[in-house]
Amino acid sequence: MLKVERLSAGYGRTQVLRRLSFELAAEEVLGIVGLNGMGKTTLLKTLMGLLSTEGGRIELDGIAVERSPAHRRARLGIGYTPQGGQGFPDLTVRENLALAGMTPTKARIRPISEILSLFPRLEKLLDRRSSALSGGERQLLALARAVVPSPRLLLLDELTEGIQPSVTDEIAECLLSIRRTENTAMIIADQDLSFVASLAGRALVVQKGEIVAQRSPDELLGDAALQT
Ligand SMILES: Nc1ncnc2c1ncn2[C@@H]1O[C@H](COP(=O)(O)OP(=O)(O)OP(=O)(O)O)[C@@H](O)[C@H]1O
Repeated sequence: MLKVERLSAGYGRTQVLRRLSFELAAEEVLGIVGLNGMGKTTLLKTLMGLLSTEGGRIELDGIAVERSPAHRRARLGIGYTPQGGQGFPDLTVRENLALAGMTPTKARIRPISEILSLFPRLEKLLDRRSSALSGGERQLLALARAVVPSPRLLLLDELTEGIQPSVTDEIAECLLSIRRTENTAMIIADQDLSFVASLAGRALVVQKGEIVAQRSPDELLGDAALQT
């Protein structure tokens, strides 16, 4: 469903992604792993259209989208959870979810009842401001917001960063439920290799803006160089 060819991107004169290429099959879950600062976030931002492509091509189901703004990519079915994203801090969880429902999309907007069945923990927090959530609750809200417009492809950036293992398990469970209901394709960039291995069929190792290897879930768990 996604074909990335010789993708280059960066920040001003700092080039981060260097002619990076890979493909994602329909309904596939792909991990992106690598040490700090290697370009995982930059890759997801460029795929979402939040960072300009400097060279190369991004095709979504045969349509070139590398020049499309983020809102058009969202309409085509790409959803994104930014690293450390908390939505609108002064709005409640309910309001944040309602705003996510205004995303222009060709797909179905999931009603709040469906979101709460996927994310039961949010039910008691509906009237709480997002700034008053714990780190783990905030990540659940970020994921829930991304899922409201029924994306076909979810880009997930460091969902597990700074949260305790029990919440990481809960997030993995939510992602599995989303897969069960809609077979959503996912690209999961994360430093938590167990989390990635529990969800993705394979993972690409990014180093200095290039893909240098591919790992199966078992290989990921045994990769000492990536554990540091
Ligand atoms: N806004 C920015 N301006 C300039 N350089 C940036 C900016 N954001 C990131 N970088 C640089 O781009 C490189 C890749 O950063 P990126 O955030 O993509 O890495 P990452 O693999 O996601 O790291 P982490 O796991 O720490 O989140 C790093 O060298 C970083 O310092």
